[in-house]
Amino acid sequence: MFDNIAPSYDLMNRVMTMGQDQKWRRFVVNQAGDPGTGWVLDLATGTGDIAALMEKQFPAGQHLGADFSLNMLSEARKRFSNQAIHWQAGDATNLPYKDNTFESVTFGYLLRNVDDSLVVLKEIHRVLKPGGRVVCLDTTPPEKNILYPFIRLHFRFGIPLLGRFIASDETAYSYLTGSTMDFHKAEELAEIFRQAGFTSVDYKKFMMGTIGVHWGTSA
Ligand SMILES: C[S@@+](CC[C@H](N)C(=O)[O-])C[C@H]1O[C@@H](n2cnc3c(N)ncnc32)[C@H](O)[C@@H]1O
Repeated sequence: MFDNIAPSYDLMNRVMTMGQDQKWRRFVVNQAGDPGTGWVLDLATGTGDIAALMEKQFPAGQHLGADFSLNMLSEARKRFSNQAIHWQAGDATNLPYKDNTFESVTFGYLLRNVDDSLVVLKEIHRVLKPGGRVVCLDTTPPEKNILYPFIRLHFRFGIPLLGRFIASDETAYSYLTGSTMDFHKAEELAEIFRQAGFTSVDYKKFMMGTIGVHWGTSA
């Protein structure tokens, strides 16, 4: 699915979020913090936006962007060929890195797409150095408040329609909204971070409570 939508992924992101998505990615980078000259990993990097912002903000670090979609990685390579980032194929459920390698691991919109968030978070905990930072950006099921019916309507019809016209793939964007509704609530996800061994876990919501950024520290 990600291989298919790779060419239109960035345009779709900007339109769907009304230009807000880069602001959330910058928040992720600030939460990850300065790695000094150490290694940092942006997992499920897709077309590379988080990795690129991270490299711009902390150019002394060693930057790695990993994803299992080769088409996404090739978009990332094209877009940020002038930046010092290593792009690598890798599966988040079985990372090809040694224990205690990274100062920080970031990931955007990954956990909603895996069978078991805990398996991935444990794997990330393994490759982080003690005291390293984990920062996760993802969609979050909206709360049942006054905005809920409008958000549901946008999820049910608005986003899939945009997907049909911009990405020529309505199914991928119906999947996005469906998987958001089925995903862990923000507090539940924070608890899974704690189960994986992270401490100082917290989160912040954006975009009428439909986007969440979670962070924590590797114990
Ligand atoms: C919605 S995109 C997000 C891309 C990027 N992080 C961003 O902020 O826009 C999700 C990415 O996760 C990748 N992905 C999903 N499951 C994965 C896994 N098990 N291992 C590695 N990458 C994965 C997909 O290939 C896709 O590029």
